[in-house]
Amino acid sequence: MEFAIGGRGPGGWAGAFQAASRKRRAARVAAAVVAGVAAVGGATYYWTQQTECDAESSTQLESSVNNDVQALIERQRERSVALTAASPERSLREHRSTGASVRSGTSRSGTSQSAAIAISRAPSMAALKSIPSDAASGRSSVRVDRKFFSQLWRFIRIIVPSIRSREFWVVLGIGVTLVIRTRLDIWVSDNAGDIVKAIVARDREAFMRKCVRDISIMMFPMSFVNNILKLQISLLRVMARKRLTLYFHELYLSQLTFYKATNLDNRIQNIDQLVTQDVEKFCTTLVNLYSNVSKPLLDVVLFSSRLARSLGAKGPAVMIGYFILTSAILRKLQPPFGRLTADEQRLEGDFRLCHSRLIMHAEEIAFYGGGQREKFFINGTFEKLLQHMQRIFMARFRIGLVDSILVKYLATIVGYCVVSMPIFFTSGFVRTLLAPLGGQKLIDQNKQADAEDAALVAEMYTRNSRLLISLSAAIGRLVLSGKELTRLAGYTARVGELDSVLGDLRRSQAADSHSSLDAIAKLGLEDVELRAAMVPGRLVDNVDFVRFEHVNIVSPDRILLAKDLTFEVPPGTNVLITGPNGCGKSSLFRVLCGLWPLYGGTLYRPPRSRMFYIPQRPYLAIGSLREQVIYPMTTLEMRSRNIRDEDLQKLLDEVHLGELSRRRNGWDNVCDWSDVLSGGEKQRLAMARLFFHRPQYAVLDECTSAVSLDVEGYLYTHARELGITLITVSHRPSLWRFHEKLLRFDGHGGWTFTDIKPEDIPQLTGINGESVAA
Ligand SMILES: Nc1ncnc2c1ncn2[C@@H]1O[C@H](COP(=O)(O)OP(=O)(O)OP(=O)(O)O)[C@@H](O)[C@H]1O
Repeated sequence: MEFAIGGRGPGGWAGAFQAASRKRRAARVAAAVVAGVAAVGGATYYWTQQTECDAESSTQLESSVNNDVQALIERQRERSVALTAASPERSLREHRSTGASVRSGTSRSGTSQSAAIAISRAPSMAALKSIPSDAASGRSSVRVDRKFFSQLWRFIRIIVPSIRSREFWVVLGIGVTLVIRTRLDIWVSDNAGDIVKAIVARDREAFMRKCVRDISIMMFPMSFVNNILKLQISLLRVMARKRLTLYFHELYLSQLTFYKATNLDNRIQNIDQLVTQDVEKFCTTLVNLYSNVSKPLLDVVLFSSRLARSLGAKGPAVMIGYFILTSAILRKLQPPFGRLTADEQRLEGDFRLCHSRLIMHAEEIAFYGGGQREKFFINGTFEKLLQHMQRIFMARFRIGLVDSILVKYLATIVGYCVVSMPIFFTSGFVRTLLAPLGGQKLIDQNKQADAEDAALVAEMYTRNSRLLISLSAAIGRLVLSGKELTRLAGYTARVGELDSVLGDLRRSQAADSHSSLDAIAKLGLEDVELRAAMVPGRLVDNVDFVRFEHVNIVSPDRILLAKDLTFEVPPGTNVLITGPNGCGKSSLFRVLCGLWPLYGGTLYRPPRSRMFYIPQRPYLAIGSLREQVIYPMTTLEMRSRNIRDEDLQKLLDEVHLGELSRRRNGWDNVCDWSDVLSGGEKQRLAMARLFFHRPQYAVLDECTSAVSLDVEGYLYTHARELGITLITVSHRPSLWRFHEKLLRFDGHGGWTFTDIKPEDIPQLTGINGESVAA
């Protein structure tokens, strides 16, 4: 006699019910309903998985546009100060238009011939700016290959540093919870079978026991396990992000890497985007993948062994074989999602950068009336991003069609066939065919069951079909997680790029002289002068004076800005530096402070802690008014040195800013100081900062250009009273009288270093033509 449980066609049902009694028919209907529900449940499960996956990716897209604007503004401001001081555009324009240009030089006292040479090759650690790299072009390959796994392993070791770390225990905890959850799932399948059996057998007592009592008891641990799993996954995500972000902060913010990464290296454009967004996405995808892969893996093992017990080992083997075939097909058809994801993140970064530039330069743009022009730029980058996203959606749509057919629907058909065929086809050829698949066992069980109890068949079928559907779901999820893996490859490539650039820069700091040699080795034979100029210099930073001895200043674009620079600034002797725009005045300070590599001879200077730099647009940090004056010292440090707010008030009074603390609600008031202070006020605040720190040497780069002449005079006199030796860059004739020496660049690589005699001091004339210099 044949069974037709689970068959959906009316013919199958008719055949099955012909010889059956009313009682048995009802029992079969119940069994079929349960099996149908299980099938629908399985299909719904697949559908939910797919939808969740899509919903998650769209949420990720949205959240990536959600910027930490404040942090960005601060970073952009900092960058803007550096770039304004450096005015790199001019150099880059020159450099690119000429390729290899030679600017004619002049002699210094007839001794040193100087030529400013620009070249356009030779990558080096010290001068990476002109390297066209894969990273810079954003076209490096992103695949699930050995490189990906080795990068991934490196980051996993950062996230989970040892088996004693908290992260390790959370990972382990998730594993244990997953095992418990799978055991509970199996219990649910068994229990469902028992309930069906009780219904079919009209056994009210068994039904009450299995359905009401057991589920009432088990719902507590089941609910606990589900939610603790979610909690553990969220915790692991946060922990991973914390570890990785702090690791990058350590690389990026130590020494001068943050300067070099944004000013001397063009391999990555949006470091802020990488550190804030991409790291977060990498961690989220990695943790999700861990739970999305380990659970189905466990499911496959446990469900297969459970199914093998009732269906024979070959039953689950057919299912697994089907999915291996499916995943091979999907792998062939899969678009390059890793590359697409990495590109998407890069375009997000460009879009974000346009907006942050608008915020940073809002006032200038408003004065120029450049709103429309900016809209054009911003819309352009946004349009590019949208087009790329649409490409991704279309690719997902196409592969989704194949996914659904292979992983959902065909898999369901195969699953039903595996469970049902021994029931429908119990003789002849099919029996022979199915025997090795474990079907014989089921056939025998069915026959026995038919003779004895239909309830047993219903129970067995319900349990097995649920288990098989769960097994299919698990393998299906494994197949689909291939897509997630390629997305992870995209994020890994982005984060890996950040890691390698920051690592390079850090190593280059540790071995600048090495990199200089490296750079020289790669210069062409015709670059004779540059070869000679780029010999690594020597730094002596424990003396009481500043002395340049045969130092060459070479820009990151390999332009020789000043050759054989030799002069001394003894304590108490102020030096004024002048020369045309772009001749290398600020670059001299960059070399002095160690931002640019030292070439040529020897540089003697006091330690960095005894030197102070004030740029034209002083940097104002996030924080209170007190923190502006004492920057980069902290309030805690200030208190520990017994410095009081009254002392700071005196400093503000000295720079004619005494009203500020009262006008701005005291010393603890936090606001965006860059916005609320005028240009002159900012410069005076920076002078108060200088007086607070009282360094031995101060480098002033056009830092009083916005203050009135009388205040400027007072500031310089007061600095001298405090014993601060000044090295000043300025075009203002009014400042000559506060300096003893003059370093003059001629704009062609030449320079002179002379005394400033009283007769050299330019006479200033007031509005009515009277002299105001003295
Ligand atoms: N980060 C950089 N990368 C490449 N070139 C740079 C960089 N910073 C500065 N330069 C180039 O080095 C040259 C000297 O710049 P520097 O800022 O020293 O000029 P400056 O004499 O201070 O000019 P100004 O009087 O206009 O402030 C310029 O041609 C500039 O374009």
